[in-house]
Amino acid sequence: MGSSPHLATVLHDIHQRQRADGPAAMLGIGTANPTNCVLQDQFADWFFHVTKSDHLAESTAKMKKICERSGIKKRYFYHTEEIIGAHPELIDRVLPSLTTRLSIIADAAPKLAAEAASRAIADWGRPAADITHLVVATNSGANEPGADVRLAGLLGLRPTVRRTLLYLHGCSAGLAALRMAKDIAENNRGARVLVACTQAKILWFCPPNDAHLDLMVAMTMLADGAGAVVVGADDPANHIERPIFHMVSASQTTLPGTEQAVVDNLRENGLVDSHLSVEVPRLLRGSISKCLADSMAPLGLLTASDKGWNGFFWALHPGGRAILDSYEAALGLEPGKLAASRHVLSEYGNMMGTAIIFVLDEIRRRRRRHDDGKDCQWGVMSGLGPGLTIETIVLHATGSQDEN
Ligand SMILES: CC(=O)CC(=O)SCCNC(=O)CCNC(=O)[C@H](O)C(C)(C)COP(=O)(O)OP(=O)(O)OC[C@H]1O[C@@H](n2cnc3c(N)ncnc32)[C@H](O)[C@@H]1OP(=O)(O)O
Repeated sequence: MGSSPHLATVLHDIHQRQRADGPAAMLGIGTANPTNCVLQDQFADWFFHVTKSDHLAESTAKMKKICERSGIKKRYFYHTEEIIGAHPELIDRVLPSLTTRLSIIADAAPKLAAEAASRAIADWGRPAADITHLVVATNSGANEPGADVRLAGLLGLRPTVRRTLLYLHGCSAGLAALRMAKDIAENNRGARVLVACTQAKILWFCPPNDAHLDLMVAMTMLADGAGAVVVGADDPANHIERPIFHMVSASQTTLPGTEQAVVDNLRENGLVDSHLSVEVPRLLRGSISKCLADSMAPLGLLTASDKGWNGFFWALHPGGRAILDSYEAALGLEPGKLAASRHVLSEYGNMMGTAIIFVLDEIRRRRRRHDDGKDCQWGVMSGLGPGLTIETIVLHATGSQDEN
């Protein structure tokens, strides 16, 4: 063919034919939790008991106070008292325990992801074999072949499914995986991308340490769960698929100078060489408005909204009560705008990257019940992770699912 001007046209045509016509949309959502449920008002007693630290009355009282103000009612964990009791290295700060931690979840994490994914696929309405791409986000492994291969096998996906595995993206893992799925779906005509996110708190589990209060705060918030979403770009001829939320744009901002604010280092004793700065809610309050405005500027949606930020529905990662309070205060959001995120925080805790998928499911449920949010078609999905990184995806809720 040579390098004739004709070549540019040929390349352009091939490129156009490969791309989807419409924007990516979420076509099915599913969630799952492990069975061990611990009520938040019993958590401090449970935690100090299983870590053989009952004698630390002052620390127990402090943790109880934080639990009371956490906005959390209950959480689900892969680990149980029996599992912790069988592995003393989990409550010893010096002994290596990474292999133990990873082996506890090696099987459980892909199985729970498969449970959530099966629900998402059933919700989507097409066979699992129609999935063309798989994006798995997890902190539950450090191996290849990893959780993506295992999940593909459990679901009976095609051997040609194109897999991507994201490790250790913290609480922004779900948003990062959905951002990738959007790009894949829009750039590969006919692609149907399964996003599966499964995160495990056992990596952080550690005995109380007054000198490391941030880890104790993490103990009071983090929880386990799996979420899955099927993503594909519009195919108007397809009458089985019903878009739930279109993903209109996606962006990521790393706040300058915040590299040490949320740190997760995988070490021989797990992720307990980590840091969660007490400053995170304040850092978020100071930056979120400009960050979101910059992300939305090219779309012109904020300037067109006569209710400002209250003209949108909100899907925020429930990173902690103070995190949601910070979004609310900085953006001047009306009470009730974060109801779905607060509900997920209350019923499940901070399931890290997985939690955002629960929030999306809850928003859909509320819109179906005509509870709230139906006046807003445009929405903002946002979450933060190590970096400090703010991931944002602008959503549009379609009408068809609302009528179900
Ligand atoms: C992991 C990822 O990738 C991304 C994430 O989602 S990161 C997680 C983001 N979440 C957070 O940063 C937690 C946000 N914080 C909160 O929600 C609330 O502070 C809370 C529910 C933990 C406690 O709320 P509260 O009891 O009303 O008040 P608050 O004063 O903030 O905290 C109580 C105590 O805990 C301490 N504390 C709170 N956060 C802390 C932290 N990160 N590190 C150390 N200490 C902390 C406070 O200093 C305070 O201690 P004193 O009693 O000695 O003064």
